[in-house]
Amino acid sequence: MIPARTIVIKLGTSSLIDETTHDIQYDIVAGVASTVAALRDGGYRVVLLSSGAVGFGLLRMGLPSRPSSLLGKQALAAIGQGEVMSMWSNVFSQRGIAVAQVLLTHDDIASPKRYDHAVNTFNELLSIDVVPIVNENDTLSTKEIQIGDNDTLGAITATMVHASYLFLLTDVDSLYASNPKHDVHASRIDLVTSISSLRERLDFSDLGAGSANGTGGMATKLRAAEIASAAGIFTVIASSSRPSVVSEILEYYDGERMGNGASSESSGDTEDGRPLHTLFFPDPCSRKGNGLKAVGLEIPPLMS
Ligand SMILES: N[C@@H](CCC(=O)OP(=O)(O)O)C(=O)O
Repeated sequence: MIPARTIVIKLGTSSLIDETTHDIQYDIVAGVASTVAALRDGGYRVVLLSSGAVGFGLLRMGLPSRPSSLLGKQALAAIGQGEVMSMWSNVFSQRGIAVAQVLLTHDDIASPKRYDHAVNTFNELLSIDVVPIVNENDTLSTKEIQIGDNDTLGAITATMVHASYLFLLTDVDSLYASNPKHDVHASRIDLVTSISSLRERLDFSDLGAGSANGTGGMATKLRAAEIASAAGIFTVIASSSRPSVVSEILEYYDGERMGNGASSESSGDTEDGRPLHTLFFPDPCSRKGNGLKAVGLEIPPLMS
C-alpha cells in the first residue's frame, strides 16, 4: 500500500469572489470540493488554505471596496470568516466530508510551544479524515506581527503538515516572464529549478501586483515557493478556474497513486498532455522542516 501523502491547496480571494460582479464563484467552490473528494479517494490527505474573510465581510456589509484602515479590515475579517467557513462546510458536507477551521497568527508559528500545538492539531484532524481549512487570524494580526498574505501562510502550513505538494490556485494558469494581463507575448515558465536565478531574471514591479480583492500576486507566490522548496516541498501555480487541474497535475506526476496511469490519459492543455501549471522543484539541499528559517522567519524546526 502506498503511504498517504499530504497536499495543501491555497485559494485566494480573487478565485472566490468575482472582481467585477462581486459574485461568489460557486462553480469554483464546488469544483474545489469535488477535487478534494477525488484526491482523498486517491489516498491524499488534503489541507485547504482559504482566503476570503475580508472579501466575504465586504459582501455581507454591502461595502464596495476594502477599507484602508487595519482596524476596518480586522472587523470585516471577523464578519466574513464565519461566512467563508459556512460556505465550505455546506459544500463539503454534501460530499460527506467534515471540515475544521484553523486560524493561525505569526505568534503561533514563532512560539515553539504553540507551533507544536498547531502541528498536533493538524495531525489529529488529518488522522480522523477531516479537511482543515486554514486562514490567518486577521482579528489578532496587527500590522507589525501579521503573516500578511496567504501564499506565505500556505507555505508555512505545508511545512507544518509535511506536505508533498503546495498548490497555489490563482487567476492565471502559471507563472509568466512578464505580466500576461499587460503583455500578450508573455512567455510561460513551466519548470523552476532555481528560484534565486529566477529572481534575477524577472521584473517584480510588474509581476508583483495582486488583484483588487486579494493581497498577493506573483511576488508572494514566489516567496511561498521559496519557503516550501527549502522544506523539500513541490510548489505548483495553476488556475483556479478549473480546480480539477490539481488532480490532472497529480496524475501527470503521480499517476500510480491516482489510479489512472500516467499523463497520456489526462486531457491535458498542451500537445504533450501536460496540464498548464508552473512547477517549482524543491531545493536539492532541503530538509523537511528547515524551510521557514531559510527565508528569515524565526520559526522553530519541525519535530518529525
Ligand atoms: N486573510 C485574508 C486574506 C489574505 C490574503 O492573502 O488574501 P489573498 O491575496 O486573496 O490570498 C482574508 O481572508 O481576507
